[in-house]
Amino acid sequence: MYRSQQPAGACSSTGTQTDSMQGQVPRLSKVNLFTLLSLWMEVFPSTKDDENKKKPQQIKKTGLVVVRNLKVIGLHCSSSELHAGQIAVIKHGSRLKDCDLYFSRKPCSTCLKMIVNAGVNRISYWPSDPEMSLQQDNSSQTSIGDARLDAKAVERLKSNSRAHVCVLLQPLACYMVQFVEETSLKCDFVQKIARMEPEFARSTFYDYRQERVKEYEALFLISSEDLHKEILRMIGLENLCEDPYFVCLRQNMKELVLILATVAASVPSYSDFGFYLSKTSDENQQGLTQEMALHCIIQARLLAYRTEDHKIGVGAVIWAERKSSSLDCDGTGSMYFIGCGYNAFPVGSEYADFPHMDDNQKDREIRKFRYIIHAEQNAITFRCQEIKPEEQSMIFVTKCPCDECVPLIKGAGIKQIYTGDIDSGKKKADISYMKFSQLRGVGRYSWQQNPHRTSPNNTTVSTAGENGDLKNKDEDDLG
Ligand SMILES: O=c1ccn([C@H]2C[C@H](O)[C@@H](COP(=O)(O)OP(=O)(O)OP(=O)(O)O)O2)c(=O)[nH]1
Repeated sequence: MYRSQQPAGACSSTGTQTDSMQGQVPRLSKVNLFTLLSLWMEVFPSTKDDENKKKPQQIKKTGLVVVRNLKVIGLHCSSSELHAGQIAVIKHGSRLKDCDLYFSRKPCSTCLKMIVNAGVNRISYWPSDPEMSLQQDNSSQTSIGDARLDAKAVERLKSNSRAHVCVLLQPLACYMVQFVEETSLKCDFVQKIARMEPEFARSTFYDYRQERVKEYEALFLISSEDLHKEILRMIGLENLCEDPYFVCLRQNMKELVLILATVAASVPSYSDFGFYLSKTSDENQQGLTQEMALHCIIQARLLAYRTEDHKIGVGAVIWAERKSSSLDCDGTGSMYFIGCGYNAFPVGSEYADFPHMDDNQKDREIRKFRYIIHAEQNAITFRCQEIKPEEQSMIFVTKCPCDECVPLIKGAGIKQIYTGDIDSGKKKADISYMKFSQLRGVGRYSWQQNPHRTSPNNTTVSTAGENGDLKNKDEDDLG
Protein backbone atom coordinates (compact mmCIF):
# COMPACT_ATOMS: atom_id res chain seq x y z
CA MET A 1 0.00 0.00 0.00
CA TYR A 2 1.09 3.54 -0.65
CA ARG A 3 2.51 5.19 2.42
CA SER A 4 2.31 8.88 3.12
CA GLN A 5 5.91 9.84 3.24
CA GLN A 6 6.26 13.48 3.82
CA PRO A 7 8.18 15.05 6.35
CA ALA A 8 8.80 18.05 4.82
CA GLY A 9 10.77 19.80 3.12
CA ALA A 10 9.60 16.84 2.58
CA CYS A 11 10.02 13.76 0.84
CA SER A 12 9.37 10.12 0.52
CA SER A 13 11.61 7.34 1.57
CA THR A 14 10.96 4.77 -1.10
CA GLY A 15 11.11 4.17 -4.83
CA THR A 16 9.51 5.85 -7.77
CA GLN A 17 6.61 3.56 -8.42
CA THR A 18 4.45 4.46 -5.47
CA ASP A 19 5.86 7.96 -5.49
CA SER A 20 4.74 8.67 -8.97
CA MET A 21 1.50 6.73 -9.00
CA GLN A 22 -0.09 8.25 -5.95
CA GLY A 23 -3.65 8.85 -7.09
CA GLN A 24 -3.79 9.59 -10.77
CA VAL A 25 -1.50 12.55 -10.61
CA PRO A 26 2.16 12.24 -11.56
CA ARG A 27 4.50 13.22 -8.79
CA LEU A 28 8.16 14.21 -8.66
CA SER A 29 10.27 11.68 -6.82
CA LYS A 30 12.16 13.06 -3.82
CA VAL A 31 15.44 12.46 -5.62
CA ASN A 32 14.38 14.48 -8.65
CA LEU A 33 12.96 17.22 -6.44
CA PHE A 34 16.25 17.53 -4.52
CA THR A 35 18.18 17.46 -7.78
CA LEU A 36 16.02 20.23 -9.23
CA LEU A 37 16.35 22.27 -6.05
CA SER A 38 20.14 21.92 -6.24
CA LEU A 39 20.17 23.15 -9.86
CA TRP A 40 17.92 25.98 -8.86
CA MET A 41 20.27 26.92 -6.00
CA GLU A 42 23.07 27.20 -8.54
CA VAL A 43 21.20 30.11 -10.11
CA PHE A 44 20.42 31.79 -6.79
CA PRO A 45 20.48 35.57 -7.41
CA SER A 46 24.04 36.82 -7.10
CA THR A 47 25.07 39.04 -4.26
CA LYS A 48 26.83 42.30 -5.19
CA ASP A 49 30.14 40.72 -4.35
CA ASP A 50 29.57 37.83 -6.76
CA GLU A 51 28.28 40.14 -9.47
CA ASN A 52 31.87 41.37 -10.16
CA LYS A 53 33.08 37.83 -10.59
CA LYS A 54 30.64 36.69 -13.27
CA LYS A 55 33.39 36.05 -15.83
CA PRO A 56 34.03 32.40 -16.72
CA GLN A 57 35.91 30.69 -13.96
CA GLN A 58 37.34 27.27 -13.48
CA ILE A 59 35.52 26.77 -10.21
CA LYS A 60 31.87 26.78 -11.21
CA LYS A 61 29.11 28.11 -9.01
CA THR A 62 27.41 25.08 -7.45
CA GLY A 63 24.07 24.60 -5.73
CA LEU A 64 23.62 22.30 -2.75
CA VAL A 65 20.69 20.77 -0.89
CA VAL A 66 21.36 19.20 2.51
CA VAL A 67 18.84 16.56 3.55
CA ARG A 68 18.55 14.84 6.90
CA ASN A 69 15.89 12.22 7.66
CA LEU A 70 14.09 13.21 4.47
CA LYS A 71 13.94 16.85 5.53
CA VAL A 72 15.68 19.66 3.71
CA ILE A 73 17.89 21.31 6.32
CA GLY A 74 20.00 23.48 4.06
CA LEU A 75 19.83 25.25 0.70
CA HIS A 76 23.18 26.74 -0.25
CA CYS A 77 25.28 27.87 -3.18
CA SER A 78 28.90 28.77 -3.56
CA SER A 79 29.99 32.35 -3.00
CA SER A 80 32.90 34.21 -4.56
CA GLU A 81 35.10 32.97 -1.71
CA LEU A 82 33.77 29.59 -0.70
CA HIS A 83 32.61 26.44 -2.43
CA ALA A 84 29.19 24.95 -1.66
CA GLY A 85 30.73 22.00 0.24
CA GLN A 86 32.84 24.32 2.38
CA ILE A 87 29.75 26.35 3.21
CA ALA A 88 27.94 23.15 4.24
CA VAL A 89 30.77 22.37 6.66
CA ILE A 90 30.74 25.89 8.09
CA LYS A 91 26.95 25.95 8.47
CA HIS A 92 26.27 22.40 9.66
CA GLY A 93 29.59 21.09 11.02
CA SER A 94 29.31 17.63 12.50
CA ARG A 95 25.51 17.73 12.02
CA LEU A 96 26.33 16.67 8.46
CA LYS A 97 26.83 13.16 9.80
CA ASP A 98 24.39 10.79 8.07
CA CYS A 99 22.97 13.55 5.86
CA ASP A 100 22.39 13.21 2.11
CA LEU A 101 23.87 15.98 0.00
CA TYR A 102 22.65 16.89 -3.49
CA PHE A 103 25.11 18.92 -5.55
CA SER A 104 24.42 20.58 -8.90
CA ARG A 105 27.98 19.62 -9.93
CA LYS A 106 30.36 16.93 -8.79
CA PRO A 107 32.22 18.54 -5.87
CA CYS A 108 35.96 19.18 -6.09
CA SER A 109 38.43 17.41 -3.80
CA THR A 110 38.66 20.43 -1.45
CA CYS A 111 34.98 20.04 -0.63
CA LEU A 112 34.71 16.28 -0.90
CA LYS A 113 37.45 15.51 1.61
CA MET A 114 35.73 17.64 4.25
CA ILE A 115 32.21 16.37 3.70
CA VAL A 116 33.39 12.76 3.61
CA ASN A 117 35.27 13.46 6.82
CA ALA A 118 32.07 14.83 8.41
CA GLY A 119 30.47 11.39 7.94
CA VAL A 120 27.77 12.19 5.40
CA ASN A 121 25.72 9.27 4.20
CA ARG A 122 25.40 10.01 0.50
CA ILE A 123 26.63 12.57 -1.97
CA SER A 124 24.63 12.83 -5.16
CA TYR A 125 25.61 15.08 -8.05
CA TRP A 126 24.34 16.20 -11.45
CA PRO A 127 26.46 14.43 -14.08
CA SER A 128 27.61 17.36 -16.16
CA ASP A 129 30.69 19.57 -15.97
CA PRO A 130 32.01 19.26 -12.38
CA GLU A 131 32.61 22.06 -9.91
CA MET A 132 36.24 22.22 -11.01
CA SER A 133 35.43 22.65 -14.68
CA LEU A 134 36.78 20.19 -17.23
CA GLN A 135 35.47 22.22 -20.14
CA GLN A 136 38.50 23.43 -21.97
CA ASP A 137 36.96 26.50 -23.59
CA ASN A 138 37.24 28.68 -20.46
CA SER A 139 40.52 27.42 -19.17
CA SER A 140 44.19 27.39 -19.87
CA GLN A 141 46.11 24.14 -20.38
CA THR A 142 47.59 24.37 -16.87
CA SER A 143 44.23 24.74 -15.24
CA ILE A 144 42.84 21.84 -17.27
CA GLY A 145 45.78 19.82 -15.98
CA ASP A 146 44.82 20.82 -12.43
CA ALA A 147 41.18 19.98 -13.09
CA ARG A 148 42.15 16.50 -14.30
CA LEU A 149 44.33 15.98 -11.23
CA ASP A 150 41.44 17.10 -9.08
CA ALA A 151 39.05 14.68 -10.84
CA LYS A 152 41.48 11.84 -10.05
CA ALA A 153 41.76 12.91 -6.41
CA VAL A 154 37.97 12.98 -6.19
CA GLU A 155 37.83 9.40 -7.48
CA ARG A 156 40.39 8.32 -4.91
CA LEU A 157 38.48 10.00 -2.10
CA LYS A 158 35.31 8.39 -3.40
CA SER A 159 36.72 4.87 -3.52
CA ASN A 160 38.15 5.13 0.00
CA SER A 161 35.09 6.74 1.50
CA ARG A 162 32.26 5.23 3.48
CA ALA A 163 29.86 7.71 1.91
CA HIS A 164 28.09 6.68 -1.26
CA VAL A 165 29.06 9.15 -4.00
CA CYS A 166 26.66 8.72 -6.89
CA VAL A 167 24.44 10.05 -9.62
CA LEU A 168 20.79 9.89 -8.67
CA LEU A 169 18.46 10.74 -11.49
CA GLN A 170 15.27 8.78 -11.60
CA PRO A 171 13.10 8.47 -14.68
CA LEU A 172 10.21 10.87 -14.48
CA ALA A 173 6.71 9.59 -13.91
CA CYS A 174 4.66 9.12 -17.05
CA TYR A 175 3.22 12.42 -18.30
CA MET A 176 5.19 14.42 -15.70
CA VAL A 177 6.45 16.89 -18.31
CA GLN A 178 2.94 17.49 -19.67
CA PHE A 179 1.50 17.66 -16.18
CA VAL A 180 3.99 20.34 -15.11
CA GLU A 181 3.25 22.26 -18.30
CA GLU A 182 -0.53 22.16 -17.81
CA THR A 183 -0.44 22.99 -14.11
CA SER A 184 2.06 25.79 -14.71
CA LEU A 185 -0.31 27.38 -17.21
CA LYS A 186 -3.15 27.06 -14.70
CA CYS A 187 -1.22 28.28 -11.67
CA ASP A 188 -2.29 31.49 -9.92
CA PHE A 189 0.64 33.53 -11.19
CA VAL A 190 0.10 32.88 -14.91
CA GLN A 191 -3.66 33.15 -14.43
CA LYS A 192 -3.36 36.54 -12.80
CA ILE A 193 -1.33 37.88 -15.72
CA ALA A 194 -3.78 36.39 -18.20
CA ARG A 195 -6.67 38.14 -16.43
CA MET A 196 -4.96 41.52 -16.28
CA GLU A 197 -3.16 41.56 -19.62
CA PRO A 198 -5.34 40.62 -22.58
CA GLU A 199 -2.33 40.28 -24.88
CA PHE A 200 -0.78 37.61 -22.67
CA ALA A 201 -1.39 34.33 -24.51
CA ARG A 202 -0.32 30.73 -24.14
CA SER A 203 2.33 31.49 -26.74
CA THR A 204 3.79 34.17 -24.45
CA PHE A 205 4.21 31.54 -21.76
CA TYR A 206 5.85 29.14 -24.22
CA ASP A 207 8.17 31.86 -25.56
CA TYR A 208 9.25 32.73 -22.04
CA ARG A 209 9.76 29.06 -21.25
CA GLN A 210 11.86 28.61 -24.37
CA GLU A 211 14.18 31.40 -23.25
CA ARG A 212 14.58 29.66 -19.90
CA VAL A 213 15.21 26.30 -21.62
CA LYS A 214 18.06 27.85 -23.62
CA GLU A 215 19.50 29.53 -20.56
CA TYR A 216 19.41 26.42 -18.37
CA GLU A 217 20.58 24.05 -21.09
CA ALA A 218 23.65 26.24 -21.56
CA LEU A 219 24.33 26.01 -17.82
CA PHE A 220 23.39 22.47 -16.94
CA LEU A 221 23.98 20.42 -20.08
CA ILE A 222 26.99 19.94 -22.29
CA SER A 223 25.86 20.55 -25.86
CA SER A 224 28.43 18.26 -27.50
CA GLU A 225 27.72 14.60 -26.81
CA ASP A 226 31.38 13.72 -27.37
CA LEU A 227 32.57 16.27 -24.85
CA HIS A 228 29.94 15.09 -22.39
CA LYS A 229 31.20 11.50 -22.76
CA GLU A 230 34.79 12.66 -22.34
CA ILE A 231 33.90 14.47 -19.12
CA LEU A 232 31.88 11.50 -17.82
CA ARG A 233 34.94 9.31 -18.35
CA MET A 234 37.15 11.76 -16.48
CA ILE A 235 34.79 11.84 -13.51
CA GLY A 236 34.59 8.08 -13.22
CA LEU A 237 31.30 7.52 -15.03
CA GLU A 238 32.59 5.56 -18.04
CA ASN A 239 29.79 3.04 -17.49
CA LEU A 240 27.29 5.76 -18.49
CA CYS A 241 29.04 6.48 -21.79
CA GLU A 242 27.65 3.49 -23.69
CA ASP A 243 24.20 3.39 -25.20
CA PRO A 244 21.47 2.93 -24.18
CA TYR A 245 22.67 4.37 -20.84
CA PHE A 246 24.12 7.53 -22.34
CA VAL A 247 21.01 8.30 -24.40
CA CYS A 248 18.79 7.68 -21.37
CA LEU A 249 20.97 9.84 -19.15
CA ARG A 250 20.86 12.76 -21.58
CA GLN A 251 17.14 12.38 -22.10
CA ASN A 252 16.57 12.33 -18.36
CA MET A 253 18.76 15.38 -17.83
CA LYS A 254 17.01 17.27 -20.64
CA GLU A 255 13.59 16.49 -19.22
CA LEU A 256 14.57 17.71 -15.78
CA VAL A 257 15.95 20.92 -17.26
CA LEU A 258 12.68 21.32 -19.19
CA ILE A 259 10.71 20.88 -15.95
CA LEU A 260 12.84 23.51 -14.27
CA ALA A 261 12.32 25.91 -17.18
CA THR A 262 8.56 25.26 -17.17
CA VAL A 263 8.22 25.86 -13.45
CA ALA A 264 10.39 29.00 -13.76
CA ALA A 265 8.09 30.19 -16.57
CA SER A 266 5.07 29.78 -14.29
CA VAL A 267 6.13 32.91 -12.39
CA PRO A 268 7.47 34.94 -15.31
CA SER A 269 9.09 38.33 -14.98
CA TYR A 270 6.55 39.54 -17.48
CA SER A 271 5.72 43.17 -18.13
CA ASP A 272 5.44 44.93 -14.78
CA PHE A 273 4.23 41.96 -12.71
CA GLY A 274 5.90 41.19 -9.45
CA PHE A 275 5.39 40.83 -5.71
CA TYR A 276 4.19 44.14 -4.30
CA LEU A 277 3.13 45.11 -0.83
CA SER A 278 -0.58 45.71 -0.50
CA LYS A 279 -1.93 49.01 0.77
CA THR A 280 -3.33 47.57 3.95
CA SER A 281 -0.02 45.94 4.91
CA ASP A 282 2.51 47.62 7.17
CA GLU A 283 3.91 50.16 4.78
CA ASN A 284 7.35 50.71 6.20
CA GLN A 285 8.49 47.16 5.40
CA GLN A 286 11.62 46.52 3.41
CA GLY A 287 10.73 43.90 0.82
CA LEU A 288 13.00 41.64 -1.20
CA THR A 289 14.12 42.39 -4.72
CA GLN A 290 11.79 40.98 -7.36
CA GLU A 291 14.56 38.65 -8.52
CA MET A 292 14.92 37.13 -5.06
CA ALA A 293 11.17 36.84 -4.51
CA LEU A 294 10.75 35.09 -7.88
CA HIS A 295 13.55 32.72 -7.07
CA CYS A 296 12.03 31.64 -3.77
CA ILE A 297 8.48 31.31 -5.04
CA ILE A 298 9.77 29.04 -7.81
CA GLN A 299 11.31 26.82 -5.12
CA ALA A 300 7.84 26.63 -3.59
CA ARG A 301 6.35 25.77 -7.01
CA LEU A 302 8.84 22.91 -7.34
CA LEU A 303 7.88 21.56 -3.90
CA ALA A 304 4.22 21.61 -4.90
CA TYR A 305 4.95 18.70 -7.30
CA ARG A 306 5.34 16.43 -4.26
CA THR A 307 1.77 17.06 -3.13
CA GLU A 308 -0.47 14.26 -1.93
CA ASP A 309 -3.60 16.19 -2.93
CA HIS A 310 -4.90 14.92 -6.27
CA LYS A 311 -6.45 18.24 -7.12
CA ILE A 312 -3.91 20.86 -6.26
CA GLY A 313 -0.29 20.98 -5.17
CA VAL A 314 0.79 23.76 -2.83
CA GLY A 315 4.40 24.45 -1.86
CA ALA A 316 5.84 26.73 0.81
CA VAL A 317 9.37 27.82 1.67
CA ILE A 318 10.49 29.93 4.62
CA TRP A 319 13.65 32.05 4.43
CA ALA A 320 15.02 34.69 6.78
CA GLU A 321 17.42 37.57 6.42
CA ARG A 322 20.33 37.73 8.85
CA LYS A 323 20.90 41.03 10.61
CA SER A 324 24.62 40.73 10.98
CA SER A 325 26.37 40.73 7.60
CA SER A 326 29.56 39.39 9.20
CA LEU A 327 28.00 35.91 8.99
CA ASP A 328 27.27 36.12 5.24
CA CYS A 329 29.68 33.48 3.97
CA ASP A 330 27.01 31.65 2.01
CA GLY A 331 26.36 32.43 -1.67
CA THR A 332 22.84 33.25 -0.51
CA GLY A 333 24.23 36.38 1.20
CA SER A 334 22.23 37.41 4.22
CA MET A 335 19.36 35.06 3.31
CA TYR A 336 19.20 31.74 5.11
CA PHE A 337 16.83 28.82 4.81
CA ILE A 338 14.38 27.98 7.59
CA GLY A 339 12.11 25.26 6.24
CA CYS A 340 9.83 24.06 3.48
CA GLY A 341 6.85 21.81 2.87
CA TYR A 342 3.90 20.91 0.67
CA ASN A 343 0.31 19.83 1.25
CA ALA A 344 0.05 16.20 2.27
CA PHE A 345 -1.69 13.84 4.67
CA PRO A 346 -0.21 13.36 8.16
CA VAL A 347 3.20 11.70 8.16
CA GLY A 348 2.98 7.94 8.17
CA SER A 349 -0.66 7.73 7.13
CA GLU A 350 -1.69 5.16 4.57
CA TYR A 351 -3.20 6.15 1.26
CA ALA A 352 -6.69 4.94 2.17
CA ASP A 353 -6.69 6.30 5.73
CA PHE A 354 -8.24 9.65 4.85
CA PRO A 355 -10.77 11.01 2.40
CA HIS A 356 -9.52 12.84 -0.67
CA MET A 357 -12.69 14.58 -1.82
CA ASP A 358 -13.18 18.34 -2.09
CA ASP A 359 -16.13 20.70 -1.75
CA ASN A 360 -17.81 19.18 -4.79
CA GLN A 361 -18.59 16.09 -2.76
CA LYS A 362 -21.95 16.59 -1.02
CA ASP A 363 -21.11 14.40 1.95
CA ARG A 364 -18.90 16.59 4.13
CA GLU A 365 -17.61 13.63 6.10
CA ILE A 366 -15.67 12.32 3.18
CA ARG A 367 -13.91 15.54 2.29
CA LYS A 368 -10.15 15.94 2.75
CA PHE A 369 -10.12 19.29 4.51
CA ARG A 370 -10.04 18.10 8.11
CA TYR A 371 -7.09 15.82 7.44
CA ILE A 372 -4.77 17.37 4.93
CA ILE A 373 -1.79 19.28 6.29
CA HIS A 374 -1.22 22.51 4.40
CA ALA A 375 2.09 23.46 2.84
CA GLU A 376 2.67 26.30 5.32
CA GLN A 377 1.81 23.99 8.23
CA ASN A 378 4.41 21.45 7.11
CA ALA A 379 7.03 24.14 6.50
CA ILE A 380 6.49 25.55 10.00
CA THR A 381 6.32 22.13 11.70
CA PHE A 382 9.43 20.68 10.07
CA ARG A 383 11.55 23.82 10.00
CA CYS A 384 15.21 23.28 10.76
CA GLN A 385 15.90 26.69 12.30
CA GLU A 386 14.09 28.87 14.78
CA ILE A 387 12.23 31.91 13.50
CA LYS A 388 13.99 34.79 15.28
CA PRO A 389 11.72 37.70 16.16
CA GLU A 390 14.52 40.23 15.58
CA GLU A 391 15.16 39.05 12.02
CA GLN A 392 13.12 39.46 8.85
CA SER A 393 11.56 36.10 8.04
CA MET A 394 9.39 35.42 5.03
CA ILE A 395 7.21 32.66 3.67
CA PHE A 396 6.72 32.01 -0.06
CA VAL A 397 3.58 30.06 -0.76
CA THR A 398 2.06 29.13 -4.12
CA LYS A 399 -1.55 29.57 -3.05
CA CYS A 400 -3.11 32.33 -0.98
CA PRO A 401 -2.86 31.26 2.69
CA CYS A 402 -6.24 30.12 4.00
CA ASP A 403 -7.89 31.05 7.28
CA GLU A 404 -6.26 28.10 9.04
CA CYS A 405 -2.80 29.19 7.96
CA VAL A 406 -2.92 33.00 8.26
CA PRO A 407 -2.94 33.07 12.11
CA LEU A 408 -0.34 30.30 12.14
CA ILE A 409 2.05 32.29 9.96
CA LYS A 410 1.57 35.40 12.09
CA GLY A 411 1.86 33.45 15.34
CA ALA A 412 5.10 31.84 14.16
CA GLY A 413 6.58 35.33 13.90
CA ILE A 414 6.96 35.33 10.11
CA LYS A 415 7.15 38.94 8.94
CA GLN A 416 6.32 38.75 5.26
CA ILE A 417 4.17 36.59 2.97
CA TYR A 418 4.85 36.31 -0.77
CA THR A 419 1.97 34.70 -2.59
CA GLY A 420 -0.73 34.90 -5.24
CA ASP A 421 -4.04 36.36 -4.14
CA ILE A 422 -6.45 34.83 -6.63
CA ASP A 423 -8.32 33.03 -3.85
CA SER A 424 -8.24 35.95 -1.42
CA GLY A 425 -11.72 36.75 -0.14
CA LYS A 426 -13.21 33.42 -1.26
CA LYS A 427 -15.34 31.48 1.15
CA LYS A 428 -15.95 27.83 0.44
CA ALA A 429 -17.71 25.21 2.50
CA ASP A 430 -14.65 23.75 4.23
CA ILE A 431 -11.87 26.15 3.44
CA SER A 432 -11.94 29.91 3.22
CA TYR A 433 -9.52 32.68 2.39
CA MET A 434 -11.09 35.63 4.21
CA LYS A 435 -8.37 36.45 6.74
CA PHE A 436 -5.51 37.11 4.35
CA SER A 437 -6.59 40.57 3.23
CA GLN A 438 -7.40 41.55 6.83
CA LEU A 439 -4.07 40.41 8.21
CA ARG A 440 -2.15 43.15 10.03
CA GLY A 441 1.42 43.15 11.31
CA VAL A 442 2.66 40.91 8.49
CA GLY A 443 3.70 42.32 5.11
CA ARG A 444 1.57 40.87 2.31
CA TYR A 445 3.43 40.83 -0.97
CA SER A 446 0.94 39.70 -3.60
CA TRP A 447 1.64 38.86 -7.22
CA GLN A 448 0.28 41.84 -9.12
CA GLN A 449 1.09 44.58 -11.58
CA ASN A 450 3.53 47.13 -10.29
CA PRO A 451 1.23 49.61 -8.57
CA HIS A 452 3.56 52.49 -9.37
CA ARG A 453 3.89 51.72 -13.04
CA THR A 454 3.58 54.53 -15.51
CA SER A 455 0.42 54.60 -17.57
CA PRO A 456 0.58 54.86 -21.40
CA ASN A 457 0.43 58.67 -21.25
CA ASN A 458 3.48 58.50 -19.00
CA THR A 459 1.88 59.47 -15.73
CA THR A 460 2.60 57.46 -12.63
CA VAL A 461 -0.41 55.47 -11.56
CA SER A 462 0.71 55.36 -7.95
CA THR A 463 3.86 55.72 -5.92
CA ALA A 464 5.80 53.07 -4.12
CA GLY A 465 9.16 52.48 -2.55
CA GLU A 466 11.90 50.55 -4.28
CA ASN A 467 10.88 47.42 -2.50
CA GLY A 468 7.45 47.70 -4.05
CA ASP A 469 5.70 49.29 -1.07
CA LEU A 470 2.33 50.34 -2.35
CA LYS A 471 1.57 53.85 -1.22
CA ASN A 472 -1.59 54.97 -3.01
CA LYS A 473 -3.34 52.36 -5.00
CA ASP A 474 -4.04 48.82 -4.07
CA GLU A 475 -4.16 46.32 -6.90
CA ASP A 476 -4.44 43.20 -4.81
CA ASP A 477 -7.14 41.95 -2.44
CA LEU A 478 -9.34 40.74 -5.26
CA GLY A 479 -11.90 39.47 -2.85
O1 LIG B 1 -3.10 27.96 2.75
C1 LIG B 1 -3.34 26.91 2.16
C2 LIG B 1 -4.57 26.64 1.60
C3 LIG B 1 -4.79 25.42 1.01
N1 LIG B 1 -3.80 24.51 0.95
C4 LIG B 1 -4.06 23.22 0.34
C5 LIG B 1 -5.00 22.36 1.15
C6 LIG B 1 -5.67 21.57 0.09
O2 LIG B 1 -4.86 20.43 -0.21
C7 LIG B 1 -5.70 22.48 -1.12
C8 LIG B 1 -7.02 23.19 -1.30
O3 LIG B 1 -7.91 22.28 -1.79
P1 LIG B 1 -9.18 22.70 -2.68
O4 LIG B 1 -9.81 21.47 -3.22
O5 LIG B 1 -10.03 23.67 -1.93
O6 LIG B 1 -8.45 23.42 -3.87
P2 LIG B 1 -8.86 24.73 -4.59
O7 LIG B 1 -7.99 24.89 -5.78
O8 LIG B 1 -8.87 25.85 -3.57
O9 LIG B 1 -10.35 24.42 -5.03
P3 LIG B 1 -11.26 25.15 -6.11
O10 LIG B 1 -10.99 24.43 -7.38
O11 LIG B 1 -12.62 24.95 -5.54
O12 LIG B 1 -10.81 26.60 -6.15
O13 LIG B 1 -4.69 23.45 -0.89
C9 LIG B 1 -2.57 24.75 1.47
O14 LIG B 1 -1.66 23.94 1.41
N2 LIG B 1 -2.37 25.98 2.05
